[in-house]
Amino acid sequence: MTLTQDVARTVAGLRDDVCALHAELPRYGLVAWTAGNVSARVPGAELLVIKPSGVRYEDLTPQSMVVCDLDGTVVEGDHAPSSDTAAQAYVYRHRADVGGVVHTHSPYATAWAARAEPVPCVLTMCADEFGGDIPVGPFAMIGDDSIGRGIVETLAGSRSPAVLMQNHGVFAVGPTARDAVKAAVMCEDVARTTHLARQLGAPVPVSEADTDRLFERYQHVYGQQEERS
Ligand SMILES: O=C(CO)[C@@H](O)[C@@H](O)COP(=O)(O)O
Repeated sequence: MTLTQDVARTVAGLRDDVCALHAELPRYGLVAWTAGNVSARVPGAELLVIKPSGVRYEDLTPQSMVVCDLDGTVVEGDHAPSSDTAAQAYVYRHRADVGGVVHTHSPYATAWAARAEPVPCVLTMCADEFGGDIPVGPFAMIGDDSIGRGIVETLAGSRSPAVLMQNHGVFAVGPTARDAVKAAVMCEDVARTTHLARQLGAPVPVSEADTDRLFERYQHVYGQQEERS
């Protein structure tokens, strides 16, 4: 496939953005070695930009990012794409609202995934970002679209932008790749604090009504309004 000039320009910008966002994963302690990845949808094209498989974070460059179509076939790039390409392509095909997907093995959230237990909504920050519990998705094999199916099915009934895939780790989505990275960072923070609370005793759930109010406020009022335009 030959990219049109407009798409090629958009892809060049996304290569820079997706490469830069990868640096946030080790910075926030969400990954070890080459685990984890970030992808972004190419607006207006049936394409995505994703991390090359197995490349260390310090070696990632915009040029090493891989462009694939939404079937996971490489369209532009010198490296093999991430192991999660088929999974994330499935998400893009079935969730038109998703512009970015992130995968991490962040320790506290992944510990909850190992137990296949949702992170309960006992913190205002959980209500803010996830609108309730952080759900658990099914065990799914790596390399095909199984994980993608689990993500879409699990999130279908939830306001959460993150899902704990059983025995595996965190997958987070968002309107942009930056939003997805933010959800992954907050997922780990909430999982850690909730775990600590559990060590002290039984945490008190945030009521459903308060969860709704907190979620609406955070999604539509919090921060600088121009960010929301
Ligand atoms: O957990 C998995 C696949 O889901 C890891 O292999 C993944 O974190 C990293 O794989 P890639 O380097 O993106 O191919």
